[in-house]
Amino acid sequence: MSEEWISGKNPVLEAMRSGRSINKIWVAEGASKGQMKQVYQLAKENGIIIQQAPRKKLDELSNSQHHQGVVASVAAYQYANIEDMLEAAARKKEDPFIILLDEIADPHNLGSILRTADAAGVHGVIIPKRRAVGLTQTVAKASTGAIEHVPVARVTNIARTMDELKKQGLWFVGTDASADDDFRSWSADMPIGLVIGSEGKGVSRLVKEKCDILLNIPMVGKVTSLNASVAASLLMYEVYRKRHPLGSE
Ligand SMILES: C[S@@+](CC[C@H](N)C(=O)[O-])C[C@H]1O[C@@H](n2cnc3c(N)ncnc32)[C@H](O)[C@@H]1O
Repeated sequence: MSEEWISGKNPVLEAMRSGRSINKIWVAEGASKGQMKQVYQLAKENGIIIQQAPRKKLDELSNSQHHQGVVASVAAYQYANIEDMLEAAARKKEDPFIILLDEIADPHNLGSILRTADAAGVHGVIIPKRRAVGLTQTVAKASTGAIEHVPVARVTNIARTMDELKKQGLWFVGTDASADDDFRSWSADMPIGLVIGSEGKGVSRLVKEKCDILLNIPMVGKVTSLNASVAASLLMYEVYRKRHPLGSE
């Protein structure tokens, strides 16, 4: 079995009790008695998503039939906390630069964003616990090692996290191909929370409403949006360019 998976009632319960980062738990359809009640209870207390699935799906995930009706996907890498990101920025005497990903689902996009984030000096990346890819081996591979260097925090609610970070002085910059302001007009001389939307829906309405500015990257072709990781990269390097003008260092 891959090290990303834990199966069986006791191992999964122990993983939750020990505070291990769990991406998601799959429970066999109809399994809800005995220890399975504890699985549901602890998952609820820890904000872990449980998905019911046919037993066959659990056999495939765990590569065995000895999962007792429960399989957990555990984070291949440890998650960070947001305070550490802000402290890292303060230590470097830099304005915080944090990326918020509003439900990015494709592991290659997350890996690629981490790769550029490392290169462009981003202090950390925030992702939601639900409806988003976590730190998996595929993400690690796509990040080509950047996963080891860029702190990633997982939060229950992106909009609420933005409210909290606003109190700490962050400005939120949303991105949307149809936004009014061109990214080239942005000074980027502020503590930044850069928000990138999901592959399908873009930045959600509530998150957009919480943004202080909405920027577009101009497009003159026929397609209506850029790939999320490409847009994120262009904006990360716009911040780098503005913060480190040629000849300044
Ligand atoms: C594939 S796009 C989302 C497309 C989605 N159908 C929409 O309506 O927004 C994924 C994310 O990349 C960023 N993005 C893509 N193209 C952009 C552009 N031209 N200007 C600004 N951001 C862009 C935004 O954050 C967007 O939410």
